[in-house]
Amino acid sequence: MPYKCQCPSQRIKTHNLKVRSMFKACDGRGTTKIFLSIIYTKIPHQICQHSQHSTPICRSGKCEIHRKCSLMSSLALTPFKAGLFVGKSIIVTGGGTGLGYAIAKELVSLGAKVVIAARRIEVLEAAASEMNKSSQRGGKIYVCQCNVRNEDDIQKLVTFALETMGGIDGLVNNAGGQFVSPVENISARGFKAVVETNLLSCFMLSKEIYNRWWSQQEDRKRSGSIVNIILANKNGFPMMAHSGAARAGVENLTKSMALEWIGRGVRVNCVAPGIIYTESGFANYGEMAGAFLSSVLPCIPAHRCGTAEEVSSLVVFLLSDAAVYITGQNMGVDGGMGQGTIPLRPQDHGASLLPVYGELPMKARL
Ligand SMILES: CCCCCCCCC/C=C/C(=O)SCCNC(=O)CCNC(=O)[C@H](O)C(C)(C)COP(=O)(O)OP(=O)(O)OC[C@H]1O[C@@H](n2cnc3c(N)ncnc32)[C@H](O)[C@@H]1OP(=O)(O)O
Ligand SMILES: NC(=O)C1=CN([C@@H]2O[C@H](COP(=O)(O)OP(=O)(O)OC[C@H]3O[C@@H](n4cnc5c(N)ncnc54)[C@H](OP(=O)(O)O)[C@@H]3O)[C@@H](O)[C@H]2O)C=CC1
Repeated sequence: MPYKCQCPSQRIKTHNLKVRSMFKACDGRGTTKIFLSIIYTKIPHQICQHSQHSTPICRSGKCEIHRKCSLMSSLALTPFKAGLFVGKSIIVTGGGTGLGYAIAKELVSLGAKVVIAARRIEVLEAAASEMNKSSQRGGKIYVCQCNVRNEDDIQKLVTFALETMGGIDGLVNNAGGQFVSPVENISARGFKAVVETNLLSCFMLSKEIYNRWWSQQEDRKRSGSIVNIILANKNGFPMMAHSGAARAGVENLTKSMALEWIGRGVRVNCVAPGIIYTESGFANYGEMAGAFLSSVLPCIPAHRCGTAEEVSSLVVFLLSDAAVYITGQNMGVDGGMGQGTIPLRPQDHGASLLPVYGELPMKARL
């Protein structure tokens, strides 16, 4: 069956899809809809994973879209004007992988100096050398090994950032994580590890920068923006109760810091991602991740995971001066997840027409 790419810039016919099943359904108002279930037969070309193409397209290397995609993937995707972060210095914890990587990459492409910090120095170094290729107008990535659960490491990170960048304008508390377990099996040590990783770290690093930099402004010219990455856990978070509790703590801490520090020009906000596909993040869950994806995708109103770029653009906005009147907020990036109560409207379980901003593999969509 000929297949037409939905890409807005160009339409290409491929002949690699065949109809697996076809069924009719009545919508209750006399209209019959036909649903097709298709499978890929032979795929001589790879599937394009670029943002604008939520459907498979030719990747033979000969087609124009493929050429453009290859060029664009080495650059950061950003809706912001070039040079927006020139002269700005920002710390991104967990900046060597996943969401942190996307945020750091977008910032450096806008001219920022960025320190990325995490435990694995080799991962940070590899990421920095890759991201520095996207750097624009003096933007640069620096790396600092740091376990955010350790207060000495936090102090060293702030010293390093002040010495290398000459100041700190923004902080993204992104490093974090948890393991999957029912409440009754979590040990006190395990619970503490997750609280330290996600909540204590955020308190320690924000406070350290405030005390050593933002509160030291004699001329009141310094200002700052903190963005705390939490979870979409408006309700409980079964199987990750420790993380749900820790992130709820971060959300409340955010409001207190926002109110206490507003007079010093420091804003503090949270970003709460839903299910965002990052290879590194999902790798933490091994084989469970695949099963989790297939059960969760039909329940996400967008019928797909989010992309790291979709989170990054909000974080970058909150770090920017365009967000100076926004503080103490928690903003979701979750494809509508968590906004409903009872699912009175039946799920149609088809792919969504919502476009994708950034890169998303086919397995992370319905
Ligand atoms: C359904 C599919 C969902 C699929 C995915 C669904 C995702 C939904 C949305 C969320 C996505 C993400 O967050 S993606 C990001 C995920 N990234 C991460 O999680 C990376 C960071 N995480 C971590 O480093 C770890 O999870 C964390 C516990 C925080 C720290 O681990 P460490 O080993 O460094 O900690 P330690 O201090 O050595 O260990 C302390 C104790 O923690 C406990 N512990 C540590 N790992 C454990 C484990 N895997 N299982 C049990 N217990 C564990 C033990 O009791 C340890 O004590 P002893 O027994 O005495 O040793
Ligand atoms: N992906 C998703 O669906 C969602 C993710 N989140 C949160 O977003 C953040 C980023 O997730 P994602 O990018 O997907 O996953 P990753 O696993 O790629 O990111 C976690 C990062 O945190 C760093 N990190 C973990 N523990 C520590 C520590 N003790 N000290 C310093 N750095 C640490 C890791 O580096 P290293 O191991 O080298 O230290 C890694 O770079 C996390 O807080 C995650 O919980 C929230 C909701 C959904």
